[in-house]
Amino acid sequence: MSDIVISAKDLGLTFQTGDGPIHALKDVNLDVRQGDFVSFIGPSGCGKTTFLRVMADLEQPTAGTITVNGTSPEEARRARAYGYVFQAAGLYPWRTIGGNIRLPLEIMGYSRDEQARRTADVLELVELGGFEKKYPWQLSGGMQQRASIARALAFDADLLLMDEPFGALDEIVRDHLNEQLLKLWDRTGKTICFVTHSIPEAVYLSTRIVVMSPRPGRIADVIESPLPRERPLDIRDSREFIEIAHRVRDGLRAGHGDD
Ligand SMILES: Nc1ncnc2c1ncn2[C@@H]1O[C@H](COP(=O)(O)OP(=O)(O)OP(=O)(O)O)[C@@H](O)[C@H]1O
Repeated sequence: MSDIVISAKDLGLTFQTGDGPIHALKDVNLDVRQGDFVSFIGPSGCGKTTFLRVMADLEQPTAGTITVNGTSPEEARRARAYGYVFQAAGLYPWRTIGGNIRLPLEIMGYSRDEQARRTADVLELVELGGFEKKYPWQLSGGMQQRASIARALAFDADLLLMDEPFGALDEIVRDHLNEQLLKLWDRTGKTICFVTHSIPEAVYLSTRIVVMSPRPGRIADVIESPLPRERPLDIRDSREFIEIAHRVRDGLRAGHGDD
């Protein structure tokens, strides 16, 4: 079996707007392999979210092709092949944390026992065991974001699509969640596509970093990380880490060159 989870070939997406066409993605070629942690980084408007949404079948490409687990994004969505984590936690305030996580499982018709088992499992995974009966407003921003990750994990899909999940959090909370996410990735072997604006976050988390440039949204560079899987936070002071961060910054600068 192929270990390619996502394969984009000459992918393009042009939005037709009242102000004329917007080329959100153009000539995008990328393969994401099983178990990769791929970050997408680039300036605002370079098409990161659009690319993730195409993978999730939330937008339709206007050129080229894309497959998810060897099938169309639509088939992958129907097969619940991925979990999606949005920028804001987006929890329903009138439901408990457990109730929020159970909601999609209820809609899909899982038995009550199975709902309870899965909810307890994913809450443990994100270290929120014991918070099932709390309401979102009783949790900090970082804990709410962890709960939204738990909700995305509830189907136990092998692929996680994460759109800047920690962008709104302060540095210390973000560092902690980055560490936890890496551990979760290591333990579960999931494939993760992760959108971020932060160079240190991209370098710390990823096995590959995809640098994108705007107008039209293209891939400017793909960097394979030589960092080991196990990454204590102070790896960010290492020479290797700083060298990768420089290369990402150079890629971002080059993308701005013709502005
Ligand atoms: N539904 C839409 N209709 C029209 N234009 C859109 C639509 N969605 C996105 N765009 C445009 O497509 C381009 C890419 O947007 P996208 O949100 O993918 O960028 P991004 O890199 O994720 O930006 P940010 O980092 O600010 O979230 C932008 O110019 C945006 O305005």
